[in-house]
Amino acid sequence: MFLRAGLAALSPLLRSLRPSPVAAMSTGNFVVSQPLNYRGGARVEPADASGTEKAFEPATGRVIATFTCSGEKEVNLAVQNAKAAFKIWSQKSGMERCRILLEAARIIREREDEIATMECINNGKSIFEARLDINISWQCLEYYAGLAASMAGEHIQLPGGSFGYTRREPLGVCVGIGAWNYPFQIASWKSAPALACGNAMVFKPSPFTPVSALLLAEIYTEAGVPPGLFNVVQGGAATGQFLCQHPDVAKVSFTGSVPTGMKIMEMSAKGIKPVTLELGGKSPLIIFSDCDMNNAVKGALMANFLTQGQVCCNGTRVFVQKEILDKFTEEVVKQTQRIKIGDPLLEDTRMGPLINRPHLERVLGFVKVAKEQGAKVLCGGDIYVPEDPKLKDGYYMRPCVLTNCRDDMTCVKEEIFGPVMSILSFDTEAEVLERANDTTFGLAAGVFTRDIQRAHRVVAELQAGTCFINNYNVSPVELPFGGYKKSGFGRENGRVTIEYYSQLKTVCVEMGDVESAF
Ligand SMILES: NC(=O)c1ccc[n+]([C@@H]2O[C@H](COP(=O)([O-])OP(=O)(O)OC[C@H]3O[C@@H](n4cnc5c(N)ncnc54)[C@H](O)[C@@H]3O)[C@@H](O)[C@H]2O)c1
Ligand SMILES: NCCCC=O
Repeated sequence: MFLRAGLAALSPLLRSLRPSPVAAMSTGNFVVSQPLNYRGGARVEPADASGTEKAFEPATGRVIATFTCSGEKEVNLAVQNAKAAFKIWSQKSGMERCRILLEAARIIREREDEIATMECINNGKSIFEARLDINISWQCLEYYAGLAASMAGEHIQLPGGSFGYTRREPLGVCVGIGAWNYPFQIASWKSAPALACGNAMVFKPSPFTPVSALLLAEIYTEAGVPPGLFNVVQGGAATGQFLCQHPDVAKVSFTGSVPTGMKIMEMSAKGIKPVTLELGGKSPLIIFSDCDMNNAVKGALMANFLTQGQVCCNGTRVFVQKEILDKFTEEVVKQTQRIKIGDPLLEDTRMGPLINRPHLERVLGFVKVAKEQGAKVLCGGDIYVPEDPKLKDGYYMRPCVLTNCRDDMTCVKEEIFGPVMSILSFDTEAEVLERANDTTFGLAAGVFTRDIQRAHRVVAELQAGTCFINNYNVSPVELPFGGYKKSGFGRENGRVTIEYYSQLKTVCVEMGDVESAF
């Protein structure tokens, strides 16, 4: 990838002759050797520092990058670059923005394998899943490219031939702050609607996964956005604070934990900045006895074990109706034990390492407490050491299924953010609804049943922003995604997200004389 810095300038013919960057990347050999900040259309070293961070390859435990966190000066430079680009970009028509976003989507699609490989190395998710993430990312750009040209206001007729109209206008410089579990996808989900609406963006990835947002920045430049329209600053909390407190920032879109989300909201409130908060969850998945058992089991695995269980909307509280509890549990355990753990770059791997050592220990700690509180481990929940010696220092664990769970246990109440499924049993619909909603989170929920009336009745009662019927964890970009309660507010994806990256101006036009009150 880092052969790539100057490639944007090469002709398409020369680009087609370059050696495949994917072939050169494999587990255990990748290091970052180029700057990880992006400003004014190029990679740069930050102008000042607020400490340094190391990024790891979770599969091997190797350091792949040591980088400088951006200080206040660098954040300011990035915002000023974005402001300058905003002046140009916001004057473009929707069709002009559409064409450039479509070109960016096309390049992502063309480089899907390379980006997925990078994501896999830095995040640890399997290459199989990383490809799906990148696929959803370019679809997101395509979707908002399609909306860019049709963004419009209204014309409202008033008495006496007077009229009013509304203009949908961009906000200005938007900040995106991302989590580490879907690094490229989060950057795409934030930047695509922001840019489609005519905004500029400064994006800060998680310091655990600093790498792939740079590819997105280079792709936007190659597609033709003005230099400075999409910038990347690296760093942790301090850099994030400089961004949120910057007076020229018009909006903050945040993906991360509830405690950080509260801080983001407090900082943004001081500048009366609108925020989008995509926060954590502890979502219920309800399996009724009349479900299609095969699909329900597959759904439970999809709800718990993608990206090593590090997914915000995971359905980790699996409520199973008593009549089918034993059969369902037996099948879930059987299929969980078959999940292939190992080198995430291998085609048949379905579970790679967790993001880092402290997080692995935290997740294992949840399993330990669950056992102390009376839960029974049916499988997994322990460290896994792959046979390949180069993976011996990676952060692997076996996916875990817990039973004998009660609603008051820590594993059932708190977000674990790892491959740990808690199975709970229930008797009636009314009972399970009350228990499913008994949480401060409200990100997602799911129900498996063949009874169509019950399915819709139940989702209408579930207090969650995204509900799945007879499936789980699919993310079509056409559908809005976001939380209820402490899981946040605002939405990503879908047409509605335009509302969160634009503002409405009302223009009142008098066609007659002023009727003065004085
Ligand atoms: N709802 C969603 O769409 C969604 C998606 C992915 C992850 N998540 C949630 O994210 C969490 C895991 O991600 P994480 O560990 O990266 O979360 P986190 O809250 O620790 O960090 C998220 C981002 O915020 C930055 N940050 C930390 N402190 C900050 C501060 N004081 N000011 C500004 N920025 C600050 C971090 O550097 C990082 O970029 C989980 O709770 C998960 O559920 C939610
Ligand atoms: N598929 C995207 C889910 C984001 C939550 O972590």
